[in-house]
Formats: sequence, structure tokens, C-alpha cells
Amino acid sequence: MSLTARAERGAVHLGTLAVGATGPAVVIGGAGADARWVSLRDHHGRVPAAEALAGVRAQWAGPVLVEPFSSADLAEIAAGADGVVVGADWMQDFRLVRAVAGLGLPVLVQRGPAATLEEWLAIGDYCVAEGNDQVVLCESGSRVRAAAGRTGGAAAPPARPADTVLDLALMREARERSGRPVMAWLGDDPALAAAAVAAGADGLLLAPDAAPETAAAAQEAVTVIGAVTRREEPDSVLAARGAVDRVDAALAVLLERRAELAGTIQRLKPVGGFAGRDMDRERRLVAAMARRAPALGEAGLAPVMNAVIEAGLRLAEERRAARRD
Ligand SMILES: C=C(O[C@@H]1C=C(C(=O)O)C=C[C@H]1O)C(=O)O
Repeated sequence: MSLTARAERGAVHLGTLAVGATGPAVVIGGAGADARWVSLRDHHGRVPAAEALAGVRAQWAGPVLVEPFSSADLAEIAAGADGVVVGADWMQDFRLVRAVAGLGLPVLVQRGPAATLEEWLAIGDYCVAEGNDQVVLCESGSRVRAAAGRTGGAAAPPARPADTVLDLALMREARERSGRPVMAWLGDDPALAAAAVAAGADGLLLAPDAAPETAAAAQEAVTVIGAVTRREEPDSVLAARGAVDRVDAALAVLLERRAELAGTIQRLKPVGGFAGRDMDRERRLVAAMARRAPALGEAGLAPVMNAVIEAGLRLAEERRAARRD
């Protein structure tokens, strides 16, 4: 079975950002993300939505989502945000969810830490019943541990990984059952970014103030792991070049790793470097690769792999010479 899943969600547009389209997964969170968000619950309702939005807009021209504190925030959110976050801690506040859905903005529904798949999907259907089908589902973890060292106040979304465990199987099932784009909440910890992308996440949700390094690590997973596991279907030169750039990023990571491993073999073989070249082994590895790259085939792969192998051997010989100096 192929690892590559076809991306075929009904896309949801957060301003200019398409979530669940045939392009790459998106990152929403702090600096370095594709979109930002702000939670008014972090401020316990003391900061008006318009003020919070203005604060983000002053430093960021892209899409902005807002999690309301109460229904009093909704008019200002409707006037200035590109989407609304239904937080994990109040996913089942039906009155507020209904009012949020009624704004007509895209809604990102975080799964409550004890909510079942059915309860979570029902919130999406609830939005649809309000005439809003612009729904993204965000798996946000189940509470499975004591809330040790939990920070951010009782109203803050659960901070991974302190007390919650992300359920990527549930996220994947939500995607299959609902046909909606799905995301994974990573908070400030990018450790599961690669796993989430590989499990089919259409996006990664980071903490609103996630460190730039967290956003960078999430983007790297979207790029490299996405290139391997997510089949993009670009329909323009620009989009196709973006997709090629992601595949090249993955190739670069693998080529560097391959050169290291081939270098290890040169050091361990009785005769390493160009002098110990084993053309039979090279032909066999090209044949094995051709089974995964049938369109290129052995004829297409052989010159590519010859160049790759020679680059590795040159690097190994340079390093050997440097060790001798
Ligand atoms: C790494 C080796 O040395 C050389 C380099 C190879 C490679 O980069 O894959 C393959 C065969 C040899 O010509 C090896 O013998 O396995």
C-alpha cells in the first residue's frame, strides 16, 4: 500500500489560506506560521477582540483567527477576523458555538479533552445546521494525566504534552468520517509535527505565542514529511513549483543522510573510496529503486544514482584526506 494519501478535503479558506486543499498542510500559530491566532480566553475576557486583533494585525498581514471569551466578543471578531476558534475547553458550550457559527466565518473546532469522536463531529454538524459549512476539526488531545505544571489558567487550551495525549488515529478517523479538513494541536511542542503530517493532518495548530523555533520545526515537518506522505495535485506553475521545492527539500535531507551512510561504509570497507567501487552493488540498488520509481525505471535512475554515489565517494575521500592532515 502506498504511504501517500490523496488530499481531497473540501477546502476551508481562512482569508487567503486554504486548509484541506490539495496543497501542503498549513501551520497556524506564532511567528513563522501561515496564519496567526489569538485567544481572548488567555486574557479572561479583559482584552476586547478589536484590540487583540489590532495587536496581531500590527505585526502580521496574513490570516488571523480569534477564540472568543464570550458572545460579547463576536461582533468585533466578525468585523476583523478571518476565522474563529472553538476552544477545547468549551467545545460543548452549544449556545456560544451556535453564535460563533452564525457569524459566517470559518470555524476551527478543537476537540474537548474528554469529547468522543461523535461529540466532536456533532459540533461540526451543529455549525452546518447554522448555515456554516466552513468547518475545520482540530484534534487537541485527551486528558490522560494529572495536570502537573499546567500553566495558562483554567481557560487556556490544554498545553501539550503536559497533561494531554494527541490522538492521531482519532484525527484521521475524523477526516475520513466528516470529509472535513483536520488539524492537530501541538501547542508549543513540535515533537509530533511529523507524525501528525504523516497521519494526514491538513494543518498544525500551535500556541498563539509559539516560539519561532516551534513554528520552524512544524514547517519543516510539513515540507519534508508532507513531500513523502501527501500527494499534492497542483493546478498552476506556481503551485507545482512549490510542490517541487518541497520534494527537493526532502531529497536534500535524504541525500545528506545517504552521503553520511555511504561514507561510513567507505571507512569500514577493506578498500574504500573510488578504489573500492562495487558496480554490481550499484546496479542492484538501482534495480531495487526502480521498483518504487517505475516511471523513471532503471535507465532513468542509473545516471542519477551514479552522480549521487560519486558525490558521496568524493565527500568520503575529502574527509579521509582531511583526517590525514
Ligand atoms: C557504499 C558503498 O561503496 C560504494 C558506494 C555505493 C553507494 O554509495 O551506494 C555503492 C557501492 C560502492 O561503489 C558500498 O560498497 O556499499
